[in-house]
Amino acid sequence: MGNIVLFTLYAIILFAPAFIANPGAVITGGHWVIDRGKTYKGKRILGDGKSWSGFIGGSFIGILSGIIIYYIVIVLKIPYPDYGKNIIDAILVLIPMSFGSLLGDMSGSFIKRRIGMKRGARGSILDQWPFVIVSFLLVFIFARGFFMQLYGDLIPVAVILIITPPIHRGVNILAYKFKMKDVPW
Ligand SMILES: CC(C)=CCC/C(C)=C/CC/C(C)=C/CC/C(C)=C/COC[C@@H](COP(=O)(O)O)OC/C=C(\C)CC/C=C(\C)CC/C=C(\C)CCC=C(C)C
Ligand SMILES: Nc1ccn([C@@H]2O[C@H](COP(=O)(O)OP(=O)(O)OP(=O)(O)O)[C@@H](O)[C@H]2O)c(=O)n1
Ligand SMILES: [Mg+2]
Repeated sequence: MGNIVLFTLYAIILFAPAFIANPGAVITGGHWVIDRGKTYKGKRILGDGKSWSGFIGGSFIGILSGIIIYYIVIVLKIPYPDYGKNIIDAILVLIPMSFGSLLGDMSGSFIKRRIGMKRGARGSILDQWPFVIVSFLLVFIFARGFFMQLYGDLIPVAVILIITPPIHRGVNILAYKFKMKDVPW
């Protein structure tokens, strides 16, 4: 029993790069707006909040954090499957996980614009879930073996979906207090 709980916790921690990629985009973002101001049916496609520097920079920060986790697992001799048996395999998992996170963030913005919400408007679940869902989806598609080993029973996926909104809110409130974001969501 204890083992199942530990294993689930471990599977959740290995998903941290998807969480770190998002604030990574806040830090690196703001340059080269992706939709270049273009609109679709009178509304911005993505809006000024989605830039190439944030997309690429955030993804790289996510991948880097995953590489650090990869070596921590080796050093601590944790007896569960790591991202891969070598660093190349690990990076092939971390790429879909991190890029998926920001692709999901972008999908959320795309939906927000379609329903008429302005850049930075409070999207609640549209700010909180798409990055998790698309990240898992890309890992499922491009790193199926890793996905099945750790998330195959979907329990960690469900737990992550449940704990994401309060974590997301907590981190954003902190980022707002430290003046790293203009709004606390
Ligand atoms: C959970 C609480 C209350 C605190 C965590 C402590 C902590 C590490 C706080 C850091 C706070 C801080 C001041 C960060 C600065 C970085 C920054 C600029 C953050 C701005 O937030 C950006 C926000 C963008 O969201 P938006 O696109 O919708 O506007 O990013 C969203 C936030 C997240 C996705 C949560 C990120 C969480 C962390 C990095 C905390 C560490 C998380 C883990 C180790 C993951 C645990 C594993 C899983 C899978 C749950
Ligand atoms: N691909 C990305 C993602 C984020 N950011 C930066 O991170 C900030 C916060 O991200 P987010 O909350 O996702 O964007 P919002 O400005 O709130 O816009 P939206 O309403 O589209 O979510 C953005 O304003 C932007 O400066 C970026 O430059 N590029
Ligand atoms: Mg936002």
